[in-house]
Amino acid sequence: MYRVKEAFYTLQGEGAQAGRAAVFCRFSKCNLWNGREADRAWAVCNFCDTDFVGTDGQNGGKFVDADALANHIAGLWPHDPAASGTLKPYVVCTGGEPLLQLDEPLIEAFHARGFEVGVETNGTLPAPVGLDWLCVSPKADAKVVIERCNELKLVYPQPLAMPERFAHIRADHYFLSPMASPSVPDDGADALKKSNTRRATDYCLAHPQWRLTLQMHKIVGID
Ligand SMILES: C[S@@+](CC[C@H](N)C(=O)[O-])C[C@H]1O[C@@H](n2cnc3c(N)ncnc32)[C@H](O)[C@@H]1O
Ligand SMILES: Nc1nc2[nH]cc(C(=O)O)c2c(=O)[nH]1
Ligand code: SF4
Ligand SMILES: [Mg+2]
Repeated sequence: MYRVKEAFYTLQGEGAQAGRAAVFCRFSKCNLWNGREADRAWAVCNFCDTDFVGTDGQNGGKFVDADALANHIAGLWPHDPAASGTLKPYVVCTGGEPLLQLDEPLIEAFHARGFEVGVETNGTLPAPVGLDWLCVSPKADAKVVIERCNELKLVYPQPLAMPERFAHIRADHYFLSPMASPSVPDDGADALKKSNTRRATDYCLAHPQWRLTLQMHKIVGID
């Protein structure tokens, strides 16, 4: 059984795939926070901007097996899968923590429907084989067990997770993403994000291995 909070068609807003159309599959539950506001202050990860509790969101639900969930996601891709040219339909598995649920049968079921499969993970759980794009975003002092990924996308600044700690992780791309306030809409009112964007910019200027990425979907206002 797979539990999904919500699923929707949008543009990937972050990292090296930013701007690419994708179906987002947001799995329920996380291993670094239970999702309750009352428990946020004590959580390992305490700045999360996402509601991943339950299965009651847009296109959310419980899916008995990989075929059922893959059919559901494929139905949210609003084009003929064969008519997208060389760029394949794309599903981004996120959450919550997707690696609590995403397994090889589900990756195979996505592939069978013509999808490339991307993942947004906190890096604390091993990744199944077969992924097309792996984004690791470390959190506080949580141990990262993934040593090779397509992109390392670090929310900045985190006192317990500064960039120097992750130099040993091999990645094709290294990004800093300014920490936003968990629940402030991006209409210019997010003072925390504004100051963090300046700090992340300064870090990238001083350490050019790192690139700046912004949460484009919030700027555009698409989800
Ligand atoms: C909600 S998480 C879900 C996936 C996975 N649990 C993780 O943490 O990577 C999706 C992405 O949003 C980022 N994110 C969460 N809260 C954020 C915030 N307040 N500001 C900026 N990025 C944030 C995460 O670092 C991650 O890259
Ligand atoms: N548009 C859009 N892009 C995203 N990239 C990563 C996201 C996430 O929450 O995992 C996200 C998201 O929530 N929306
Ligand atoms: S950002 Fe990721 S790791 Fe942190 S609480 Fe949210 S879903 Fe969990
Ligand atoms: Mg998000």
